Amino acid sequence: MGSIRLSAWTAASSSPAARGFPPSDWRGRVRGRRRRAHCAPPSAPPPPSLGASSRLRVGTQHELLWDCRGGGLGGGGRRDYAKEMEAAVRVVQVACTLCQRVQDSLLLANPAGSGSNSGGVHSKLDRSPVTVADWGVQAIVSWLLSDFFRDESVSIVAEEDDQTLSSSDGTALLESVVAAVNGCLVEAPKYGLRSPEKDLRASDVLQAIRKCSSAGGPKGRFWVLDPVDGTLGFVRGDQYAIALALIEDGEVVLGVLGCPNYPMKKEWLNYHQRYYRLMSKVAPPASGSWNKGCVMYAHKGCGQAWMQPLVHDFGMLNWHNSREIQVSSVSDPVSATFCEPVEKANSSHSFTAGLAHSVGLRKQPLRVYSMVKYAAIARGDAEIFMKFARAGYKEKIWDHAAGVVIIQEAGGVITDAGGCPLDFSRGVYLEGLDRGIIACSGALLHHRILEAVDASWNSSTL
Ligand SMILES: Nc1ncnc2c1ncn2[C@@H]1O[C@H](COP(=O)(O)OS(=O)(=O)O)[C@@H](OP(=O)(O)O)[C@H]1O
Ligand SMILES: [Mg+2]
Repeated sequence: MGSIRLSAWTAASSSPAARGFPPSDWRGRVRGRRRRAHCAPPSAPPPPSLGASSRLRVGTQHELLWDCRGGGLGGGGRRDYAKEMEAAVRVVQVACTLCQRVQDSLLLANPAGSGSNSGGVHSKLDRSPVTVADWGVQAIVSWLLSDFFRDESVSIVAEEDDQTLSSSDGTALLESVVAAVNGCLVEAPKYGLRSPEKDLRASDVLQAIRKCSSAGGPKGRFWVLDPVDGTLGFVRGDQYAIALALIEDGEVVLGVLGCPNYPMKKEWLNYHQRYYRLMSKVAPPASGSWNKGCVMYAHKGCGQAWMQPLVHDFGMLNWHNSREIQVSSVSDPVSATFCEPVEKANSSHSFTAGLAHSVGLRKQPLRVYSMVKYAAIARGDAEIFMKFARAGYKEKIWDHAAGVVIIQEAGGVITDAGGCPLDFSRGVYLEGLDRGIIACSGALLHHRILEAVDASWNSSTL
């Protein structure tokens, strides 16, 4: 991880405008936050031998992705979710393209990436930013999944509602969303998906957005979508992710993370990334030479996780471009890197600094927007992720579902600070979460962090 320079990830957040939004206010914190007394032991990551017995299947008649032996469709045991995985990866690829286009236009309108309203960034009631990309991604994911499964009962939990767009003030915004959606859907065949026969109307787009109103829960199957996770990073021209997961009977069974600014190789992530992105508008890069993003995916129980480049960078979706990813083998805290949210309003930097010190971590924290932090753990670019939100904040399932299964299948461990698995079965929130979230590349580091949390919790100001 040493070659990823901290400032490349956090450059945007150090600007005065970035520092001021949202307010980094820790008032309202309650001492003695509830600790969960006990829970079932966290499920261990699948053993490597399981991974060795599964393989990627490409170019078959149905272009199915997965063939985990002993668990094929209808074969008893675990399902392999081949069809769902295929749909999810393709759909997230389309969503990445939409986001790239919107981010480029935001940066063109406002090269400083300050996230000001003039560049097409709007404010939600909680003052968090929202853009055309949030609604656009939600609409295309909803439309494409429903079309792929030819099934009106596709059920989706997602972050955005249609209120702003449906209001009389939202007419211009809605037009922009409709244009962005149609601009991408017309290219769907490039991603192996069907385009609508004619452009979607505003009412179709609103309907697709509205369809994402499932409330989740313990039974049945639903998709979970964060259309643009890390919206602050998105509007600042930095990291963000499109996160899509499938939950069945309260368990995350499949996750896909689109990371449009997180290159296939960490060496490509450098100080100049933002400069190159801006320059690419002057002189568009030749196909295949840009490689600035990736899509990661895994399904539960396969023991493998995968990464492929963005179709937008390569021209066509080709499963042969996928490669397996694994967590880091580093277990010595001295050599380990931990990552955490950029904004201290979202996670206490002082508490994690104390933990890092007591565990013996020596490197500077890697502060990265969005679930790209989960991507970094899954492919071995960092060893530890910690998030300790202020008391009273309830984590939402769409901010974690896709990343959790990808980390686990890549060999990592993720629990709350009490060592319990995150519970995706209780609606849109991660109810019962004990203090914070800790993901590690291995059980040893994870155990040491949990011990450090217990040792320092009572004397903390959290
Ligand atoms: N107060 C508070 N505490 C904790 N978490 C919060 C809080 N407010 C929001 N959120 C959620 O955090 C999501 C962004 O997480 P990040 O890790 O990207 O944070 S950061 O921007 O890097 O600081 C962010 O996701 P997006 O809205 O999709 O960006 C929120 O769901
Ligand atoms: Mg989010």
